[in-house]
Amino acid sequence: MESTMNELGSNAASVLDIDPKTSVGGGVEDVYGEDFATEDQLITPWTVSVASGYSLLRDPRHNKGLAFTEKERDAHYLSGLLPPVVLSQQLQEKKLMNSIRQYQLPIQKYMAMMELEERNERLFYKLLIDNVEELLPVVYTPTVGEACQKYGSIFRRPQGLYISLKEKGRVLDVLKNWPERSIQVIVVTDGERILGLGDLGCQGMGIPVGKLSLYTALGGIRPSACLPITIDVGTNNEKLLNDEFYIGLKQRRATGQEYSELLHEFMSAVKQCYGEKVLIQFEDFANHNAFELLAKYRTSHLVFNDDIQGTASVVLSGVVSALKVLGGSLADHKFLFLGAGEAGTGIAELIALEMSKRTNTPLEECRKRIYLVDSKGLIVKSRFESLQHFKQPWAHDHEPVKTLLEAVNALKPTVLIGASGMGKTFTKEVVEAMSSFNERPLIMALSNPTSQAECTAEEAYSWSKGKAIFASGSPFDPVEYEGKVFVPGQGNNAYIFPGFGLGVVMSGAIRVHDDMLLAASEALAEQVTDAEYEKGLIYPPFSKIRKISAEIAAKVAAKAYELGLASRLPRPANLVKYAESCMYSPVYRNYR
Ligand SMILES: NC(=O)C1=CN([C@@H]2O[C@H](COP(=O)(O)OP(=O)(O)OC[C@H]3O[C@@H](n4cnc5c(N)ncnc54)[C@H](OP(=O)(O)O)[C@@H]3O)[C@@H](O)[C@H]2O)C=CC1
Ligand SMILES: CC(=O)C(=O)O
Ligand SMILES: [Mg+2]
Repeated sequence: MESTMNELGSNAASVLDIDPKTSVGGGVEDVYGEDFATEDQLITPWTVSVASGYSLLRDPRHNKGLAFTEKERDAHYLSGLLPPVVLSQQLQEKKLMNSIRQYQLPIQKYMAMMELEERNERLFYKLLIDNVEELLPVVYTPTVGEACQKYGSIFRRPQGLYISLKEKGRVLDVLKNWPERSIQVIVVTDGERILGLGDLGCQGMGIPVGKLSLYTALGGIRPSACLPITIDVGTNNEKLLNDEFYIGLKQRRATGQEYSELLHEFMSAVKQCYGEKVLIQFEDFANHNAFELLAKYRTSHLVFNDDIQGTASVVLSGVVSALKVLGGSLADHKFLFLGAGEAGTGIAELIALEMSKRTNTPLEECRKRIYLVDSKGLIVKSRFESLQHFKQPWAHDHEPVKTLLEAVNALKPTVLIGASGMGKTFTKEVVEAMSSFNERPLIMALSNPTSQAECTAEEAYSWSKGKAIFASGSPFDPVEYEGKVFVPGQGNNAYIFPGFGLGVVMSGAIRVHDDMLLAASEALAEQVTDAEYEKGLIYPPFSKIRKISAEIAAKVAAKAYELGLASRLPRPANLVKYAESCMYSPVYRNYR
């Protein structure tokens, strides 16, 4: 067989009409075309070896530190390389949590967690899964924002793949340098809109790394199947350009054709390297690129924009869940947004879509229940011509209104949603106005990190005199107001994307459809219990997230099967059980 291939030469694969990347001759995938390559073609000389001894201790995927048993120490040449004691994983976890809790600064906790991930991957995930409510703010918002701002100074080891303009023309080769071959989820950013912190260039890498650690901890995707990528096209952040420790290209951002050519090369290379079924999550792109990339690739690739679609799904879920407390149906409510970018218009569109489906009313009619304010004021018809395309559907017949407070007073919304990236914009007057004409105003201050939140939980509860139902993008502690404890919910796409991704991966979905986002949203809303509503919550606690993710994955997968988008056949009978069975567990394995 091999000699026949050699005789056929470099065109062997195409002559035989075989895709060298996906063919499974001898049961082995020739992912990088090594078997088919001729002498004049270049390949990457990957080797696979069994780690032992010192290198086993330095391999984060297999290292167990002091938890290696006596038998393993003997069998794997570890004797003498570790002190005599053997600890259980539970005890290691207890010790590490004690030490993390001693750090005063969140960034120190972040660095301790990153060090742990580099040293012992399973222990890192064990900590994160078992202590999710405590550690989520460390590896994710708000601390990840600070980490990105300081990424150059705290950088120790690369954690993902960097693709810069320097690699234009050879992006495929760069992808092939990544050591893992069975990639299922990529989170990619170009660093232009990191949380509400603006352009952090190459230092945005903290975001794909953080999001993917949640894919594993919250959604059960294997760490080896996750690939964080930062595309470095420069930065317009002067501070970074002048920072001697900046890790990225020191040039202003490439735009236009140069930008889209690199992105296109990247999108094509991903498909070539990992096939059709790798989920590409766009994260924290600026809106002028985010909408365009999603529109351009949603029909040819398995893509998902977390800021537009994931956020929409989680907020719709919170609103639907809040209806139990607010009363009325979705269409009975009036929505006002501060911020009309990716998050704002993405959420608005999904709410309108759900309203339209529930009431059998045209989408355009449903949009009329939803108003948005941007940096220039209320989006109204008279501004139509000057509006970016994603704002135009929201240009309603209304007189111009300059400020949020005026818009609140003029429109009397029942729901106020902040996605402006601008902290302190839900002022006392705004919250008081919302509470003056609503028995229970729903107020969501979604901007991240905490410094950018439109208002704090304390402000929402005290200014509304305990009337507000409140959720925020970054976590806030419970608030005691006039003897009652209010527990604020976290309206963050972290509830959705891990389970959503699991559903996509386990069903072998080939495209993302809006109905799959609606399914995820519904699955999340169903998880809130009466006891949680009692506390003022509209989202279930993150401590239940693995169960929630399995439910979301099952509903998303079911929708993919229903729509004919799932390629994993036959369809498992019990999708929740199947989702659970697919989930990565961080418990140590025994080595022979
Ligand atoms: N909780 C969650 O899960 C998520 C939260 N977010 C957060 O939402 C925020 C926005 O993200 P995104 O939508 O992607 O950003 P965009 O840049 O796409 O949109 C920001 C919007 O806010 C408007 N805006 C900015 N400042 C003001 C102001 N002072 N008054 C009124 N409007 C203002 C902008 O107006 P203009 O268009 O005129 O410039 C724009 O419409 C970020 O902080 C991000 O962290 C995002 C995704 C998920
Ligand atoms: C949560 C998130 O995706 C953001 O703030 O951008
Ligand atoms: Mg984001």
